[in-house]
Amino acid sequence: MNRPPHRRSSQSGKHPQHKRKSIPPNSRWFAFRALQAFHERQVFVSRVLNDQFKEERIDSRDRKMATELTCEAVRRMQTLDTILTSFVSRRREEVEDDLWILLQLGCLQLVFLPHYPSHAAVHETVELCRRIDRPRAAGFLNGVLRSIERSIVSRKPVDEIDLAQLSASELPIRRSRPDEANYEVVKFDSNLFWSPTVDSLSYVSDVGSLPQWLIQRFPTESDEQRLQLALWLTTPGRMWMRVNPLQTDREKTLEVLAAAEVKAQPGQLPESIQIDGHVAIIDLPGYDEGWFSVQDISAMAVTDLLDPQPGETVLDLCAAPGGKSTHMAERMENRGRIIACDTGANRLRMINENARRLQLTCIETHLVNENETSFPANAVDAAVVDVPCSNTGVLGKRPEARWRLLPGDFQSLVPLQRRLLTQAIDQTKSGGRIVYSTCSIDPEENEKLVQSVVDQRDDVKLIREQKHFPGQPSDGGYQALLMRD
Ligand SMILES: C[S@@+](CC[C@H](N)C(=O)[O-])C[C@H]1O[C@@H](n2cnc3c(N)ncnc32)[C@H](O)[C@@H]1O
Repeated sequence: MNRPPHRRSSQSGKHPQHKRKSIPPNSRWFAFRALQAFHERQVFVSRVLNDQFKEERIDSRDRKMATELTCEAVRRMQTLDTILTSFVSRRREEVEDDLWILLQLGCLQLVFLPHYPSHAAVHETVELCRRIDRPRAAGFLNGVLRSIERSIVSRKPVDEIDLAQLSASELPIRRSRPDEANYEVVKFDSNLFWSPTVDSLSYVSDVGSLPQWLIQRFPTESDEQRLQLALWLTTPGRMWMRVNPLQTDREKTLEVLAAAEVKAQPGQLPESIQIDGHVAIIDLPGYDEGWFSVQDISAMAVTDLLDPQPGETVLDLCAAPGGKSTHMAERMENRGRIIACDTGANRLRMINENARRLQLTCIETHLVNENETSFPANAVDAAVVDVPCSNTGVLGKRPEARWRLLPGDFQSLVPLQRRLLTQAIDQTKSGGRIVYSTCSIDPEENEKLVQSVVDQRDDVKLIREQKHFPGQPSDGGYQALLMRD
């Protein structure tokens, strides 16, 4: 058998509100509820989790596990459905949506999260059947999950992955902890996927849990690279922190992290710190005092490339929630003016909150409308235009993004990006710098777009481009530095 006879459709339909049973809520229950809400409301995973954490009392350990289970289940949905299809004899349409979510959760733990004991993964998931008033489905769930558990023949840690050496019964999983090998290859006792040598695109799509059309857009040169990129995008990647030099320094922040038993090391930029694993930074001493922020190293590269100077006036055209604006204000020693514009009123408020915490006063926020042509400033010294994009460089961090993006989205994104870049150039004075930035790896949103704008104008030059390939060392993205003549 090369692959299962049919693909499962995505989750749909209404979920009844379940009455609470007397079993105390735990992280698996929270994850189940979050996944239910995610499929029902079609909103961001972080939003359903935050809503739930606000509604229910949940300790930090359960919160961490519920977050991990929910994000992983959404990100790995296609792989989970592919595996389940082989073990469930009923057609997907014949299995209630809630039971399918429980199957996904159980399968996720058994296959991808071996740090949860398999007996607990099966037992606790089956218990949830009773909690949602489906006690008669317990046997069915137990049977499916036990056969998945039995079908796992081996788990092999490897540092390099070779597509030609993999088979249709093998699932490569990217591991991102520094004390682990880069990958683990899980071998099943039968072929659950397409053969990687016969149809590598389908294999990569199933094991990397990504739509085929999206993989076909990857700027990769070989099937091997495609697989590596797809697997990298199944992990959230390493966490990075940015130190606020106006409130503290990197040494002190590293001491705070060491005291909290968080392994961390200085990054290449003087304000950057790389964290091993993940840490709830809001719980760290110094957070309320504005000592640091979470920001990926490839996002920090935007401000580094623009190199804003104290006293300058800088326009941040797509500013919310303020990652680049606050970084620029720190680099400018809080002297000068940052004009932070955005179309999202709520998101604009987040800039003010961030600036307040970081004790930065040189940022002015401005709500603009989508067809804005006049901005609160012109002839600025420098401008950042960090446009809305496909997010293809950060799919690991945004669990739902891969399922939300549609091939046609590029047709609306690219003209908007072009317009925003043009506006940023128009607002910048002669000799001024402009940085165009995305968290995409798609050439249409990146180098092709910038080149076509530069080709059409004789008042701007392309000075430098920076491409960040996902995993090297962190999030994917693109920046171009332009200079106005
Ligand atoms: C990639 S995010 C910006 C992230 C931000 N620069 C940071 O570092 O935190 C893109 C932003 O563009 C905003 N946006 C979308 N259309 C816009 C427009 N026409 N004018 C200005 N901002 C827009 C969105 O609301 C969103 O906040």
